Amino acid sequence: MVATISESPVLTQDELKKIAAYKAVEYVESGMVLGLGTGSTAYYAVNRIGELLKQGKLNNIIGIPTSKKTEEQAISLGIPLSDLDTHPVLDLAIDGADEVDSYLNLVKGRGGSLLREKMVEGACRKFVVIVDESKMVKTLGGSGLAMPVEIVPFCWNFTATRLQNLFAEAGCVAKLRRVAETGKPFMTDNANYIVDLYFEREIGDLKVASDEILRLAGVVEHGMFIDMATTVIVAGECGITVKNK
Ligand SMILES: O=C[C@H](O)[C@H](O)[C@H](O)COP(=O)(O)O
Repeated sequence: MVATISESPVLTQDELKKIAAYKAVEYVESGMVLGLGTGSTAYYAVNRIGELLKQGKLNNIIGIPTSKKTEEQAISLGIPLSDLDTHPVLDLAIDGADEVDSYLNLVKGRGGSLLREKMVEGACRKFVVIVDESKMVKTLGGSGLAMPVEIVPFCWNFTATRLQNLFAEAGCVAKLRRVAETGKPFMTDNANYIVDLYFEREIGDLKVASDEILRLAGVVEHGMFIDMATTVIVAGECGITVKNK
């Protein structure tokens, strides 16, 4: 007799993102003012919110989008929108992240939306981050992937050089983000540029690094979200993990 071993199906990264997003939407209640995140993971959360509104399972939601792209998505789903001027305090925001450390500090902005995200998510009572397990890291910036910084276009090379020099000990290389197809500088929703910082070694104390970056004239904001997330939902092959601050 031949025994057959049934293989358990492996979930794709997109499926994991969707699982995390749906779990986060369980935190949404009728009447809430919601920060709507940006990126491939937040996309599923925004879609789900639209679906629940259409089904009448959620009512009186007001969304505050963190990018033009999310704004378009929310409009297409019929989610009522507003802004921070009208609603300076939000109940909840749901968004993805590029990196999450064990203290729930984040790197965001590899999709270019960090400034509006930081403004909206910094104004929320609860900030729920949704990621698949590949985003969990030991140290922010230690993955060899980009740490984005939004800068004004004026003399961008001057600002990029100052950023690189700031982290010379960490072997930092600063690169202006460009659009792959055209080679032109990538332009944010706020008509700014992005400089991506790549580190060879650890950058040390995140708060110190944050303060030093923000002190440079020409810098608008950086992609380190320190002490902002209240909950991180991680979807992995073994299920969902919810980490609370
Ligand atoms: O600029 C983009 C945002 O910060 C995203 O939330 C972040 O890059 C994560 O995006 P994704 O869910 O597509 O990995």
